[in-house]
Amino acid sequence: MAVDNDGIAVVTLQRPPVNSLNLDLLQAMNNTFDDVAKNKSKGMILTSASPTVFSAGLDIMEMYKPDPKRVETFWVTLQDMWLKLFGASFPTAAAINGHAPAGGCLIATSCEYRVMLSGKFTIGLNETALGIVAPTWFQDSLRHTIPTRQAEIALTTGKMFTVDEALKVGLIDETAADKAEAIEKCKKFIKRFDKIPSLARGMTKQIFRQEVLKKLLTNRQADTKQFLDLVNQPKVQQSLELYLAMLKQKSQK
Ligand SMILES: CCCC/C=C/CC(=O)SCCNC(=O)CCNC(=O)[C@H](O)C(C)(C)COP(=O)(O)OP(=O)(O)OC[C@H]1O[C@@H](n2cnc3c(N)ncnc32)[C@H](O)[C@@H]1OP(=O)(O)O
Repeated sequence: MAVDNDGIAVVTLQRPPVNSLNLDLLQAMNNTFDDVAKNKSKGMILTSASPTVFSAGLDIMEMYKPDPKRVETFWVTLQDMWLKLFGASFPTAAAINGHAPAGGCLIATSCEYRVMLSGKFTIGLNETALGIVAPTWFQDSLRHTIPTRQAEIALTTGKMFTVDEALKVGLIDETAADKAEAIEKCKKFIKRFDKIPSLARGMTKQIFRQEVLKKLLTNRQADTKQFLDLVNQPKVQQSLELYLAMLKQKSQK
């Protein structure tokens, strides 16, 4: 993690090749978000060390033929990550410098502002297309960002938006030519709050987001049970196996 001299933390996801979110990366993200809060940074920008992938979403290997204890810890740690990021009182922005499917889109939509590089990248919640179901809070993060009707169609069809489509529907706020420009634009967004008292800003954001946050906070055990039931279904395991094989085949071409 790098903190700029203007007090804005730039947090770079760095888990090659595609920043898939495994237990270790999620734990590191949670520690970093706590540090950003403790250091009283003016805000945080999330970006990726990869030139083509922001994050490939959840690491499918954590869910395929999972160890029962580890997969439960994995899910609870993912819930923690989302609660910390979506509920952060400090300003958050995503400089999306590559593809952002599924959990990658979740991270981006948990932030308050999104700048994505122009190019052949895509962003969206594609879960249904993989035969899995986007959990309530994944869906809520999208509904919080784009109009409800567009969100429903995107979720039920597993739509991956091109950069132009994402801009048009409001899934991203701006485009940028390169990563440096994306970070600059995110900083400009965060600096908008320079003259706004941070306590008032933070509390307003938390009130604005509390309904969605409360839904998971009061439902964590049921959400975990629902995930564990789903992930252990033979049909879901079969979908994950086929998807992994397809990804492997594609990467070997
Ligand atoms: C049961 C309920 C669960 C509910 C919630 C689920 C949310 C999720 O996040 S599920 C994960 C969904 N993610 C995706 O659909 C993205 C899959 N990946 C891709 O589409 C592409 O990898 C990419 C567009 C992100 C990048 O393409 P690129 O050509 O640069 O890289 P690849 O050659 O495809 O991949 C390199 C390498 O990485 C492996 N890999 C890719 N994504 C994942 C992943 N999500 N988990 C684990 N591993 C992944 C891929 O198989 C390649 O591996 P090898 O080099 O070993 O062949």
